[in-house]
Parts: sequence; C-alpha cells; structure tokens
Amino acid sequence: MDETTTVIIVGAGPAGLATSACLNMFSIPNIVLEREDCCASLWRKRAYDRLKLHLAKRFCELPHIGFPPNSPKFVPRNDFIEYLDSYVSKFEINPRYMRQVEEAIHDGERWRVRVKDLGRDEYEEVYCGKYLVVATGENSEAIIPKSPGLEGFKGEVMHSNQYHNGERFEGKDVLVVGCGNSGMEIAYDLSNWGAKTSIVVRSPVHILSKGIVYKAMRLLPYLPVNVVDRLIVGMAKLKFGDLSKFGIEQPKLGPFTLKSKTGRTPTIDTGTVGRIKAGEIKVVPAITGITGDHDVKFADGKTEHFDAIIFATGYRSTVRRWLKDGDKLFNEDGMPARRFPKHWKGKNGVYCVGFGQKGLAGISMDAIQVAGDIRTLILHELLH
Ligand SMILES: Cc1cc2nc3c(=O)[nH]c(=O)nc-3n(C[C@H](O)[C@H](O)[C@H](O)COP(=O)(O)OP(=O)(O)OC[C@H]3O[C@@H](n4cnc5c(N)ncnc54)[C@H](O)[C@@H]3O)c2cc1C
Ligand SMILES: NC(=O)C1=CN([C@@H]2O[C@H](COP(=O)(O)OP(=O)(O)OC[C@H]3O[C@@H](n4cnc5c(N)ncnc54)[C@H](OP(=O)(O)O)[C@@H]3O)[C@@H](O)[C@H]2O)C=CC1
Ligand SMILES: O=C(O)C(=O)Cc1c[nH]c2ccccc12
Repeated sequence: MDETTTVIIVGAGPAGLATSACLNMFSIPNIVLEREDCCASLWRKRAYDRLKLHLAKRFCELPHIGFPPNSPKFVPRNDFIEYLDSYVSKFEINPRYMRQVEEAIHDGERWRVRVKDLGRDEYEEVYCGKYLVVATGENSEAIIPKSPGLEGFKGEVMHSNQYHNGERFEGKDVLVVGCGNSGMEIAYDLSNWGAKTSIVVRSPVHILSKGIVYKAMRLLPYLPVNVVDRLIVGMAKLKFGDLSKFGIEQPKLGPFTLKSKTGRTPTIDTGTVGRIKAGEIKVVPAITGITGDHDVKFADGKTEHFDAIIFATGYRSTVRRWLKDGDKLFNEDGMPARRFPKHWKGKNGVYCVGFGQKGLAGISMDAIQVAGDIRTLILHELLH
C-alpha cells in the first residue's frame, strides 16, 4: 500500500504532536507515524512514577494551548500525559500507531518512507510526502555502557527507563549509575522505599534546585549567560554548601554555558543531596568492573555487594538507522550536524523537531519554525 500526503512526521512524542498541531492550524495535510501503541510513549511507559516536570509549566507548554490554569507550577507526569491527550484531541491528531519507520529515502522529488506495521505481522507500508519531519527524539534508545563482568552479575540490572518505583527494592543494596536528572531522582526514590542506595558520580556535575533554575530561566532573556551562570552557581553554593567533600565536584564551565556547549543538563536536586549529607545515600566513584555474582569494583579500589544495578546512563538518538540523509542534517550520533539555532532544517524538505537539546521549550520553538517554513514553501510554490 502506498499513501501520499504533504508532510510525514516520524514520532508521536511532544515534538511530533506539536508539529502536527502547527501544521493543522495551517490546514497542511500531515501524517504522524509512531512505533508504539500510544502517543507520548516516553512519558507513559518509560518514566518513573514520581517524575514531575523540572521546569515551570510556562517553559513546558506546546504551541497554541497552555496547561489548565489550576495545574501546579511543576506539572506531575500524569497531568502532563493528560495535557498531551487533550492536545491530541483538540487538534484532531490521529497518529498511525505501531508503525515503525525502517527507511526514509528522497527519490529526487519526494520522501519515500518504508514502515513496518508492527500490529500486522511484519506487514510493510510505504508513505510518500514532499516534506519529512524527524521527531523521534534525543531519548530514543537507552544506553547501558559496557562494564567488564556485567554479564556475570546475578542481581537485577535495568535502565532508568524501566524503573517505576523502588517498592521491590526495600532493604536491598542498590547501585544507581549516573547522576543526571534520572539517576539523582531515582536514588532519592529508592532511599524513600528503604533501599540501601549508592550512586556513581564519575565526573563533575552542577547541582541546582528548581527555584534556582526558575530564576535563571527568567533572567536569561535579559542577561548574558556567563552572568546568569555566576549568579546561580553562587545561589547553589549558598543552598547546598561545598559538595566536594561528599564526592561531588563542580564543572569549570557554568551550568547554562555547559548546557549550550555540550547539551548536558544541570541536575536538579529533588531531595537527594540531603540524603547524601545524612549518609543515607552513598556517593561512589566510577565502576571498574563487576566480579563474582554480586560484587562491583570501583575506581578507588573498593569492592561492594549489590542486589541490583540501575543504569541511569542516558540515551541515544536512532535516526541514522533509517534516515538516508544525503545532506547530513544529522551527524554520526544521530544529533543535528549544526548546533542550535541552525539545527532544524536540511535539504530536500527534511526537518528535525526536538533535537536542539532545549527540552520542551526547544520543541515548541522548533515546531513553530518548521511548520512556518513548510507553509512558506507551499505558498511560494502555489504563487509561482
Ligand atoms: C525522564 C525524562 C524526563 C524529562 N523531563 C523533561 C522536563 O521536565 N522538561 C523538559 O523540557 N524536558 C524534559 N525531558 C526532555 C524532553 O523534553 C522529553 O524527552 C520529550 O519527551 C522529548 O519529546 P520528543 O517528542 O522529542 O521525543 P520522545 O518523547 O522520545 O518521542 C519520540 C517518539 O518517536 C517514536 N519513535 C522513535 N523512533 C521511531 C521510528 N523509527 N518509527 C516510529 N516512531 C519512532 C518513539 O516511540 C517516541 O514515541 C525529559 C526527558 C526524560 C527522558
Ligand atoms: N523531571 C525532569 O525534568 C527530568 C528530565 N530528564 C531529562 O532527560 C534527559 C536524560 O536524562 P538522564 O536519563 O539523567 O541522562 P543524562 O544523559 O542526562 O545523564 C546520564 C548520566 O550518566 C552518567 N554516565 C554515563 N555513562 C556512565 C558510566 N559508564 N559510568 C558512570 N556514569 C555514567 C553521565 O555522567 P558523565 O558526565 O560522567 O558521562 C550522566 O551523569 C536529560 O535531558 C534530562 O534533563 C530526566 C529526568 C527527569
Ligand atoms: O531535559 C532537558 O534537557 C531540558 O532541557 C529541560 C530541563 C530539565 N531540567 C533542567 C534543568 C536546567 C535546564 C533545563 C532543564
């Protein structure tokens, strides 16, 4: 079966939905293809229970519709899912679910997108469109780093995207690897559930609070980023004190400079720092290997017993596996070849939304810009 439309959007996360909504506002026909059986699958299936948006709701709204006025400033995961569900129905977006994009090729005139229909026993479909929007996200696939001896570990091993809550870890020795936003909050959750928790912090990290980041986000439009960085590093020092004595060093570059140079997001403390100071969560250095059934060896030479290891070691983009990308919109890692704000448009009508390393706020900006660009090109073609 071949189906033709104007715009093919791959991915029904916030980025794909926002793009479809913006195109629908211009009455530009579009089809959203999604490999899962629902939209916003990351939020529904691959996020822990206690997750709330770290940024205040004004920085997390998708284009054209805000959060309900009575929703909390920091929206909980379930409310965010409800918001996305109502977004989908208000804009009459009908993603084609269970459609895994296997290949997208430009044939000189239009994009031919080959799709596996996961619901119909490997049945293949082809969708054709003049424009292609990649909205498969920066978090498409979990990364579990190679650790010598991991295959012999007899305890439980999981990635942070499989963690829901710490109920079954009560009384267990659990190691969380990684101190990004997922790792730090999962460590806190485990400790709440009575797990004896350790967290690997192998490199310097900025720890901030929601309040500090909120102030920074308000100031950034008015002040240079290095000034904002200096202010908030000072605030963090006042709030948390010197964390180096607990094994947490600060990067040399400021939090928002680092974010814009490397994409690395500062870690927001949701209670973990208090637990570390109280000795209830232990900070450990890099893993050097896993020995025996349950032992993990660390860079300081110590070995400890664990019942479970949770890898909160981040994600990778998977776009390079299916996009035959003649003009190199994406680099080898599946991230844009050009940095924000030049990241979103390639040749032959291919775009990306949600790859600017700027969270939901970046997604909204991208979606508005991409839909506007497609509209201009369509008008141009009609008038000439
Ligand atoms: C745990 C977590 C919490 C976050 N919290 C915040 C926050 O509070 N604030 C903020 O601004 N940002 C946050 N982010 C960052 C970012 O905003 C979210 O990851 C957001 O969901 C990204 O939206 P997206 O649509 O780009 O990608 P995703 O939500 O990952 O959606 C991409 C979709 O594409 C689908 N897909 C992938 N490959 C294919 C394929 N080949 N064929 C068909 N479909 C495919 C996937 O199944 C998925 O549904 C968070 C990220 C994570 C991991
Ligand atoms: N409520 C919210 O807003 C939340 C937002 N998020 C967002 O989701 C995205 C993904 O976050 P997250 O899942 O935390 O992933 P990140 O990529 O942000 O963090 C991964 C962490 O794992 C560490 N790491 C990687 N490999 C190893 C290794 N081999 N040994 C030890 N440590 C390792 C990294 O440290 P190193 O620097 O040393 O490589 C880093 O601390 C981010 O954008 C984040 O902001 C996530 C959770 C909640
Ligand atoms: O998840 C991201 O990468 C984001 O850009 C959103 C975000 C979550 N927590 C933050 C802390 C500081 C700046 C942005 C974020």
